[in-house]
Amino acid sequence: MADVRVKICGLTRPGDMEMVAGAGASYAGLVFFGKSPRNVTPEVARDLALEAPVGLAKVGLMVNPTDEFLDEVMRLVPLDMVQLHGAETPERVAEVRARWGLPVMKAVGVGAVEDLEKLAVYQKVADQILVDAKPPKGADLPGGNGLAFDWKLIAGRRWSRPWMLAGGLTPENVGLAVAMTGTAQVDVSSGVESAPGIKDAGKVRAFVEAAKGAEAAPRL
Ligand SMILES: O=C(O)c1ccccc1NCC(=O)[C@H](O)[C@H](O)COP(=O)(O)O
Repeated sequence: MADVRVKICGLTRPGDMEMVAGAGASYAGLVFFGKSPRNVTPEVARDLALEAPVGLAKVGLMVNPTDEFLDEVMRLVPLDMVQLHGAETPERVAEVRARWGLPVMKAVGVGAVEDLEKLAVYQKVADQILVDAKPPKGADLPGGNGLAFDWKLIAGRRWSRPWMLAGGLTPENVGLAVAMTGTAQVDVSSGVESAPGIKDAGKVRAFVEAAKGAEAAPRL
């Protein structure tokens, strides 16, 4: 069995932190993006973060954040990691790491083999890489769209930094995703919701169980 670590992204409600930790998740994501159904204000995020049990890493997801917004979030919310999910350059990733002193996970959208070059660049500056599906053209959200990419594109590939697989994962397909890609970490949002922004405890439990129970494929 693969000892896969799970991130549940987009928590919005009191009790969500306890719920995902109880299910066995390692990371909980808080989304700071106005157009998202999972958006939380820094004040709400603070209340949620303060409920997190020890051992659950709180990840603050931002999209092209300004320095002022980062200052505000960092002042109010006790985060363990920043996730940058916009068009941040490698230089900006390095700057955020250095200036705010938290590990940074950079999301990279994958839709075709050319996109893999970006992973090689960002792995030099980020602490972790989120290998996510590329959003459809014109989408409102740069992530959290419930769409998968072709996992064959990354089967057998390895990077020098820890990385996480995301995009369209569900309790039903996460086992196959782990087996095909050999990933040690997975991230999910839409696939464990009963409605946009509302995490479903049964789906979260089923997802973590399926991820941790997956058979890792032999390294290709
Ligand atoms: O989830 C959002 O609403 C969101 C908004 C803006 C940028 C990124 C967003 N989510 C990123 C995540 O970390 C998701 O977990 C990841 O993209 C996978 O999402 P899903 O395909 O819905 O499982």
